[in-house]
Amino acid sequence: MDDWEEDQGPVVSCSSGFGLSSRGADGGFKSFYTGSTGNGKANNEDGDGGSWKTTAGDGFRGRGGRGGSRGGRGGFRNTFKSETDENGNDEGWKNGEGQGRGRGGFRGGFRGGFRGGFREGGNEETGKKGFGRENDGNGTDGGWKGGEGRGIGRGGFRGGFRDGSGDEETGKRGFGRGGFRGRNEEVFSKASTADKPDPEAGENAGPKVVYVPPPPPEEESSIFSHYASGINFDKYDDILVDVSGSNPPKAIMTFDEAGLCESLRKNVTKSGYVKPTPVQKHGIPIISAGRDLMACAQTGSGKTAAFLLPILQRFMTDGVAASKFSEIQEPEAIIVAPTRELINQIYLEARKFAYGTCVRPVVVYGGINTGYTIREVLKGCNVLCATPGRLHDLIGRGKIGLSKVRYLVLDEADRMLDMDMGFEPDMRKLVGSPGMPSKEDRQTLMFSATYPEDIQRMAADFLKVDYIFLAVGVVGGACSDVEQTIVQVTSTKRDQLLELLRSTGNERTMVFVETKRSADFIATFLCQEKMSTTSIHGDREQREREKALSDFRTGQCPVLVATSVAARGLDIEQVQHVVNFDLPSSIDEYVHRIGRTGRCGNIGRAVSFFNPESDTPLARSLVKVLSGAQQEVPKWLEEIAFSAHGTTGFNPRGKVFASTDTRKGGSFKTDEPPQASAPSPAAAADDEEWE
Ligand SMILES: Nc1ncnc2c1ncn2[C@@H]1O[C@H](COP(=O)(O)OP(=O)(O)OP(=O)(O)O)[C@@H](O)[C@H]1O
Repeated sequence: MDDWEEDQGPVVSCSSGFGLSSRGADGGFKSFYTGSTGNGKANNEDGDGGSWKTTAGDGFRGRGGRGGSRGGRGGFRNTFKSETDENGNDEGWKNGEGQGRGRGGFRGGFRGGFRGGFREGGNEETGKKGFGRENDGNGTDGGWKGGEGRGIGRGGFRGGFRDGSGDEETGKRGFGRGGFRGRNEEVFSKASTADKPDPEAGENAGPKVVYVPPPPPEEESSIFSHYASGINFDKYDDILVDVSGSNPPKAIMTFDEAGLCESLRKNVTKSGYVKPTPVQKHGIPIISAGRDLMACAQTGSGKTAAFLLPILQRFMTDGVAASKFSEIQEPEAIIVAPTRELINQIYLEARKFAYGTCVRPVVVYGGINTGYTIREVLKGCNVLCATPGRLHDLIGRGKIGLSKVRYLVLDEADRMLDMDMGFEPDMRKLVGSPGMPSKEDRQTLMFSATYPEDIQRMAADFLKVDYIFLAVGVVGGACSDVEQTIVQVTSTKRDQLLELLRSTGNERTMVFVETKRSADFIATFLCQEKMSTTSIHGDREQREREKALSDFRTGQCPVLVATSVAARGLDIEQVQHVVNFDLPSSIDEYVHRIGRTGRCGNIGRAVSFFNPESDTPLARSLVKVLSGAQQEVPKWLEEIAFSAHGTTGFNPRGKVFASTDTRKGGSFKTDEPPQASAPSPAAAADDEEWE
C-alpha cells in the first residue's frame, strides 16, 4: 500500500469532544460562546475554568482541554490579566512549584473526549495514557499535580507539553500540536516546514487529520456568484501607475484587448467584470508577454484575476496535460499563498475562470485529510494552489513533480518571502527543488499590496533580471475607499468596542485582535452581550475555521473576531467595517487588515483603537498611511508620532516602504535607524504561553 493510503486507516479525530461550532470557555472568563449563534450562556455550566500557570518544571505550559460543549479551557492568567481583572473574573492560580490544582480548565479537558489529558510523553494521539482523570465527570475536582518536566496539554492533540527544544511554531517536535503562535499563525517555522515531520503527514508524526472539507458548489450560479463593484470603481482609473523595467508591454484598456479565448471571455463576463482594474490593465499584458512581474496594488483591486487570466489564457493557447489519473501529477502552474482560507479562495477563483475548459485547478492546504488531498491531486492537476507546508509534503511524497512548472505565483509575496515571519525558507526550497525549472525557464509572478524594501530586494533572487515592477498607487498605501478612524483608548476598549458595534447595527464587521486568546475572549464577551459572533484563529480546527468564515460570509454571524490569520487577501462580500481592537505591530499588517473592507470600489470603514502605551511605535507609520490615503490625521496622533523617539518612521519592524521599484533607489527613507520592534505586550504574552 502506498504510504498515503495509510492515512485512511483508523485515525484519531481531532473533532471528538467538540460541538459543531462550540467550544469550551476560556478559564477565567466564566463564559462560553458558540461559534455561530451567539448563544453565550446555555452551556456555561462547566465553562468557568480557573486560570492557571506554572512557572517551574521544564518549561511546559499548555492549555486545559477543550471539551465539547461542556468543556472549559485552562485560562491564561498572565496574558489576560488585565482583561480578566477588568472583568473581575479571574480565578486564576499560579503555581511556582509546577504543582497545583486547577478547576474548570482541566476538568473541561478531561470531559472533552480525553482532551487535555496530562501526558508525559505518552500517547500523543489521544492523551488517554496521560494522567487525565477521564472519569471526572462531575468536574468537581479536575486538579492535577505536576512535577518537573510534566505538562498539561491542551487536548490530547494540541498544546501538549513542549520540551523547550521543540518546534515552537508547530509543536511538531514537541508533544502535541502546540499550535500556532504569534501574529501570523500560518507561519509554521522559521526554518522550512518540510524539514520537519508534518504532524498530519507521516507515521508516528502525530494525530491524523480526518477533516474533509465539503465540496465546493457545482451550480454555475454559485460558481459565478459575486458582489457588485462599488461607486468608486471608476476612480481606479485616476490612480497613478508606475511601470518600471525594460520594454514594458502596453497596457490594455478593455478585456477585449486581453486576447482571451471565448470560454475565458464568457467566464469573465459571468463574473460581473466589465472593465479591467489598473493592475489587470497592466498586469495581464505583462504576464501574457512572458515577463516576470512584481506587482503592487491596493487591497481589493483585482490582483487575483490579474494573474489568473493570462495564465489560463496561455494554457488555452498552448494546451495543458489532459486531466487524468496519474500517480504523480505535474502542474503547469503553482500558486502559493500564506493562509489556508486565502489559498482556497484563490482556488475557487481559478476554478471559476477555468470553468468549461480543460484546465483543472486543485487546492491543497493543511488542516485537512492528507489522503483526501492526494486523491484530489492525482485525479489531474494543471494549476496547483497550495500553502507551503502541504506543497512540500506532497512533493516529498512524490505526488507532485515540478518539471512542467511554467508559472510560479506568490500571492501576498511580501509575506511569502518574509524571513522573520513568512515562508522564505520554503520558497527557497521550492525553487531549489529537483525538477523545478530555473528562474530563466519559468515565469515568476509576485503580487501584494505591500512590499517592504528589503523584501523587494530579496524577491529579485526569484525573478529574471529584467522583471517588471508594477506599482498602482503608493506601494504599501492603504485603500483610499476605506475611511480610517483612529481612536485613542485607555482601559475600556471592550466597552468602546461594544458601543461601536451597537452603533453599527447589523453591519458585517471584522474585529482584529493580536492573539488567539484575545480572539476567544472577545468573541465570548460579544456573545455574552448577545451579538452573533464567531472567531477565526490558528488555534481552531480547520473545520471550525471554515465554519466561522462561512457563518460570517452568509451573515449568520455578522461579527468575526480574527487574528492576523484573516488579515490578508480574504474577499468577503459586504464587510462594511473593520475594527482594530488591537493594532498590529506592523504597518503592512494594518494596511492588509483594513483592506478587508472597501473592496472593488465599495466604501468601507475602519476604526482602530490606539493605545499610547503599546502602539506608539506605529504612530508615525499610521500618520503616513492616513495622509497617503487622504484621511484626517488626529492632532494627538501627530503629536505622539513626532514626539516619539527611537521609533522608525514607517514601520516598526525596521522596514521602510519602498515608494517604487527599489532598482530605482526610491524609498520613503527615514532619518532614523531602523530598530527591531518589541512585540506588543499581547503578542509577547502569547509567545510566553507557547514557549
Ligand atoms: N475587473 C473587475 N470588475 C469587477 N470586479 C472585479 C474586477 N476585478 C476583480 N474584481 C472583484 O474584486 C474583488 C477583489 O478582488 P481580489 O480579491 O482579486 O483583490 P486583491 O487585489 O487580490 O485584494 P487583496 O490585496 O486584499 O488580496 C473580488 O470580488 C473580485 O472578483
